[in-house]
Formats: sequence, C-alpha cells, structure tokens
Amino acid sequence: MSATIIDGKAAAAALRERIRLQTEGFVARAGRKPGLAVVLVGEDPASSVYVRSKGKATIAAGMASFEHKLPIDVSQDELIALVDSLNADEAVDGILVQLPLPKHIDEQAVTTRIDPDKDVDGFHPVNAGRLATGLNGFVPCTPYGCIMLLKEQLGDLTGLDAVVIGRSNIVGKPMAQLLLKESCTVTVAHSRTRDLASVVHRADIVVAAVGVPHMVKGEWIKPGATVIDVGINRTEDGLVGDVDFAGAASVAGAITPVPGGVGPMTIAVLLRNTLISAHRRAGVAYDKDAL
Ligand SMILES: Nc1nc2c(c(=O)[nH]1)N[C@@H](CN(C=O)c1ccc(C(=O)N[C@@H](CCC(=O)O)C(=O)O)cc1)CN2
Repeated sequence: MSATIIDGKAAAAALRERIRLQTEGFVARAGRKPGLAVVLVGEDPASSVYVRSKGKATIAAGMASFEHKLPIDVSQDELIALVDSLNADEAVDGILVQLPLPKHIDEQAVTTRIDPDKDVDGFHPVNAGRLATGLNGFVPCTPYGCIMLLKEQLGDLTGLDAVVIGRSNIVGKPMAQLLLKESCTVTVAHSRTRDLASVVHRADIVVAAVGVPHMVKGEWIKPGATVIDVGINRTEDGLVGDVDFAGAASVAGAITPVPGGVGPMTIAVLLRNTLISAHRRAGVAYDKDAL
C-alpha cells in the first residue's frame, strides 16, 4: 500500500472545533444560539444513528438542537405542516429532514417545502440553482466535505482532471459543480458511461458515489491520483465503500477509507451550514476562511 490515507475523522474534528469557537462568538453577539431542527420519520436503524449523532454534535458545538421524531405512517400533509412550522420558527436557523423517507411520502414535495434560506442540507432547487450560478446559498454537506478533504490534501485544484462517478442530485451533480468552481476539468460518469475504466484512468481526482460495493477497481486508477470514496455500503463483510480500497490504495497517491473518510465530514459541514445560516439571518459577519 503506497497511498496516503486521508483521515476524515481528524479533518471533521478540526472543523467542528473551529465551528465551536465561532459559535461562541455568535452567541456573544446575537444573544442566542444557532438552532438546527432535524426531522426523522420512522425508526430506520442507520437513520436513527445519524440523527442521534447530529443532535450530539449540534449540542457539542454550542448550538440548540430540536429533534422531531414522527411515526413511520405519518402523512405527507402532517410532515409538511411540521416543515411549515419550522420555517416560521425564529429559533430555527437550519432544517433537515433525514432521508430516505418512507415510500408513501414524496421526498421532493418535502425538501422543496423547506425555506431555501434554512435549507442547510442544500437540497432545495433554489440552492442547487445558486450553486450552479455562483450565488451564495447552501451546498450539500457530503460534496462540500469532499472538496474540503481534496483541498487539504492537494491545495489548489486548478486544471486537474476530475471524474465524478454518479449523477444524483444530492452528491454527484453538486460535486461536479463544486469541482468546476475549483477550476477542475470535470467529467460526470454514470451507469450508461461507456468504458468507465478508461474514463477513470484519465483522472487526477476520482469521486465515487454510486452505491455499489467495490465497483471501482484498483487497476482503473491512474498512479498518484486522489480517490474520494463516498459509498457507504452495508455488506456481510461490514461497511465498505464504492472503491476496491486495497487495490486502489496500492496505486493512488491518496485515498479516503470507509469508514472514517467522507462520512464524518457530512455532519461537520451540516454544523458549518447551520452556523452560516444563523449569521446570515442575524445579519452578523463571520470568518469565512475558518469555515
Ligand atoms: N437529509 C439528509 N439525509 C441523508 C444525508 C444527508 O446529508 N442529509 N446523508 C446520508 C446519511 N448521513 C447523514 O445524514 C450520514 C452518513 C454517514 C455518516 C458517517 O459518519 N459515516 C461513518 C460510518 C457510520 C456508520 O457506521 O454507519 C463513516 O463513513 O465513517 C454520517 C452521516 C443519507 N441521508
């Protein structure tokens, strides 16, 4: 194994500490805590763990956490009524509805109901549009976490060839936009891409977000490339990513592990977005460079 293993846990802990310090400053100036409301529908074990972790991290950062747990059979109208009340609640700076939602609820109807200026997940079409056009909005947490790890590892990304595998609205597309913003040459590959191996082999940066265990093979990776594995797949062998880690680590320059890579950044960036929202809503300036 020759690659540097990118430590997402350490990067997330460092970001959370910077957030905690800026939160102290916000509380002193605004006279209130930034508030994050998280909505969980049902009792999916993984979602329950993530929501619990978000609540703990919010409180540890010095923010107010509002948890709303709804039964699995809650109606879409009831869920939307809760979102409306959170939109109107002055103590709430950020709203997040944990995904996935049960099949009888239309995810888009719910995420588009969230006030775009409280949409700390960055899933609302208004925020997707802001990202695509270079306006200030909220950027989805996982892709932003990937960019932070890449910049920490590589510094300036200008001119690098980047391949994003996956075209979802919540990871693949925003990831491609963020890489473009960093002046990378970006290719978005997907299930219909021809000769994926050779597309990946050209890339200085590979971001895998397909949800298929070990799909990206070590021999596809260009020697020295940086590999970011967004996959979190629960298999008989435990939690694995979308990349064949052992194979890729023997040729890559740097690679994120699963677990302990991108995952921990997701919650840290959620706190970052909440803190930014609180500053914007209170009209208080913040230190962009520390976040
Ligand atoms: N509304 C949202 N729903 C979901 C999001 C999201 O960003 N917003 N992302 C995922 C789940 N997620 C946060 O919600 C999340 C996933 C993974 C991790 C993480 O730290 N993973 C660890 C492994 C933990 C484990 O054992 O499962 C790691 O990779 O090291 C944090 C948050 C879907 N839903």
